[in-house]
Amino acid sequence: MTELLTAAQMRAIEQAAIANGEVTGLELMERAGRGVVEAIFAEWPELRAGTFRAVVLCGPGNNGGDGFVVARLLKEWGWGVEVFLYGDAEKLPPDARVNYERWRGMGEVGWIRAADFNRADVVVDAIFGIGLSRGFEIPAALNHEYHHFLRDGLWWTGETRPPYIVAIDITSELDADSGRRLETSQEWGGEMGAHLTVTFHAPKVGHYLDSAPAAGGRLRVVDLGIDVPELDSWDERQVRQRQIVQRVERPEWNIWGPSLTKRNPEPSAPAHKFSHGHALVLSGPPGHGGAGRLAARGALRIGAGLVTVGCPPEAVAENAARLDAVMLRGVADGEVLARVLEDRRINALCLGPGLGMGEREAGLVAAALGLAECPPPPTPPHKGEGGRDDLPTRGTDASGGLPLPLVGRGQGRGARAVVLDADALTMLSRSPELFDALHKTCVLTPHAGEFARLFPDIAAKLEAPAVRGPAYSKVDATREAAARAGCVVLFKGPDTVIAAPDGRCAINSAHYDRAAPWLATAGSGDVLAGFIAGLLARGFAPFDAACTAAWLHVECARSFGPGLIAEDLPEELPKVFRALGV
Ligand SMILES: NC(=O)C1=CN([C@@H]2O[C@H](COP(=O)(O)OP(=O)(O)OC[C@H]3O[C@@H](n4cnc5c(N)ncnc54)[C@H](O)[C@@H]3O)[C@@H](O)[C@H]2O)[C@@H](O)CC1
Ligand SMILES: [K+]
Repeated sequence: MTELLTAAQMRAIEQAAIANGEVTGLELMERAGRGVVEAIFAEWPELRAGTFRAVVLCGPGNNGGDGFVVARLLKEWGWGVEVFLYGDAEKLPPDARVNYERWRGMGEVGWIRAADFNRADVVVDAIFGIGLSRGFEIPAALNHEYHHFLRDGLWWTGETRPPYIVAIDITSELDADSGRRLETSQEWGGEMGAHLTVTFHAPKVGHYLDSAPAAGGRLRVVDLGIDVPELDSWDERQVRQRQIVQRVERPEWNIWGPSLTKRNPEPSAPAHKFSHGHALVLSGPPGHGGAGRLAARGALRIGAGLVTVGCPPEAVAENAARLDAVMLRGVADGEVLARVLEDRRINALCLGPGLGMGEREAGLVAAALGLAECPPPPTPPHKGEGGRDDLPTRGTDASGGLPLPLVGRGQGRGARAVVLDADALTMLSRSPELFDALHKTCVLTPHAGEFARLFPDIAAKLEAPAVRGPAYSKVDATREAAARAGCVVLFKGPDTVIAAPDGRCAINSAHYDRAAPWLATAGSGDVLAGFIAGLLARGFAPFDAACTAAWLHVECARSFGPGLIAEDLPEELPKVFRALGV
């Protein structure tokens, strides 16, 4: 995983490096400007040779300072360069002022409203970086053509091709922590953006959230050569884990944690299907079983040893006709589920996809969360049992027919791992009793609408206009939701955020080189819920299961490509696993 930084964290790293004498602010600015020029040439190698024209828009702070460095270096490279300033040269901070003066030795600085992009090959946006604290009125010069350059040159009135736009650190309108545009009262709502964003040391959290990925084009990170000291103690590392936001990446397996490879957990004993867990997916009435079957298929493909669909007895025939490797049993209501769960080998549940929201389903959620009591075994066989299932009705659990222990927030023996998605989330939002029963081995997987139903006050904060930076972000919202729910929350989207109640947080991005817009297809969320349940069954901790499943979900979509439908996602997993060397 890569650590993403907030603006404050980046500033602290920079200031520590300056304070300990490792580097000066001026040298950092020089490295930053040089890095931007190298990134431009790496992105468009044809610009390396020949004479081109750049327009550099500098702002009132150190982002503007970087812009002056870029202007000087491009001019030294032989380019024609014009520089325009937004702000007052007299008020530039010291390092930016030095670079302003250096540039003034080579060329003019115009007023930003006079900027003219005609015949420009590259426009450099160095107006604001991580220091943007409130919205700014986009100068009229940027008003008309600028944002259309980004739309394939639409409305471009210049004589040659429209210029490439390069944002230094981040597109100037955007808040670096939330990726949101900071609003102004300006009536014309132009949208700045870039073909290439060049940031420093590490990506910022905001690069992966909200408007930033679509606005920023491609993202390159320039190494400033700053050494960040390793944390010595385990405690310090734990604290840091809770403060930073990570970007989910290709999973790295270690010998201690569970692996995607089906390893024998006890080297001396033979492995069998129960070694890899048993996931139970509860599904809905006849005609609504597709979503549950998709989730089940996902859980099985990702490696759960056994997967069972638990459906209403009247849906057994339909499901039996559609399932082979996935097992099936009738689960009429919460009482039946409580008894089924006496079998402690069933270690992960998935509720929500196509479940429905009636009395039966509310009872199932209650039982899954340990709220339902297990009735004495019925004779003759209970009304809800049926289907084909090789599991004993009664588990070997010592509790026998006694009520299952009431499981509070992560307490009690055997609080099962439970994924709650779709209809189950809506039921949680309607029932404080169910919500209060969530515990630390639960995973909630809301999309934006479900999130707003579950956490209306948090969603309202996220939807309120972003006026000041740092603005309230999807990361803030998901962390707050996870702390309130007492469990892992995976807030879906192309910028999926996963947070644990202890503050750990990660973003699984389907942007930049991982963009897979075809993943927005009916049933894809059901498969994700199944992936998580399957990994939970395999013994993954809830946060790791959610991050790994989300990453694999996008990877399956990328591997399959356009034309993908939800059924393809589980079937693509073997190919993805092979590519990973699993
Ligand atoms: N932090 C680092 O490690 C480095 C930072 N560098 C550059 O420095 C940038 C940060 O510089 P600054 O902290 O000076 O911040 P910016 O240059 O982003 O913003 C300048 C200042 O403008 C003011 N401001 C904020 N919003 C405004 C608005 N709407 N209207 C008018 N003024 C507004 C603020 O006082 C802010 O500090 C980075 O984005 C990066 O480009 C690089 O030079 C090298 C290393
Ligand atoms: K910028």
